[in-house]
Amino acid sequence: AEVARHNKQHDGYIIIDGVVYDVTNFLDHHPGGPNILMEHIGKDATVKFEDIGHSLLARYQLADLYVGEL
Ligand code: HEM
Repeated sequence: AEVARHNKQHDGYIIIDGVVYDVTNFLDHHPGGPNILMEHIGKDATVKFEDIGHSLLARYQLADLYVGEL
């Protein structure tokens, strides 16, 4: 519920594998574009993130967005 409150473009969290990430400052830097991230903002995006087959680079980038564990 706490994560779900961060569902805005200027304040956006996403959950991947039980970890919370702040994507607010990453939206405009996402190679897949901001819109697809906005579709998952405030929610669990694990399945979609894995479906895309994100690279190791993408996984390293997650560390910079780390907020905490669920
Ligand atoms: C917040 C964590 C995320 C990070 C750090 C991230 C990072 C990246 C990076 C670095 C790429 C370039 C390709 C690669 O290196 O794999 C990429 C591509 C892409 N991402 Fe993400 N991503 C995130 C979340 C998501 C989510 C939740 C979706 C939803 C489906 C998504 C959809 C895509 C798509 C569709 C591409 C492909 C773009 C293309 O090749 O034209 N990403 N992402």
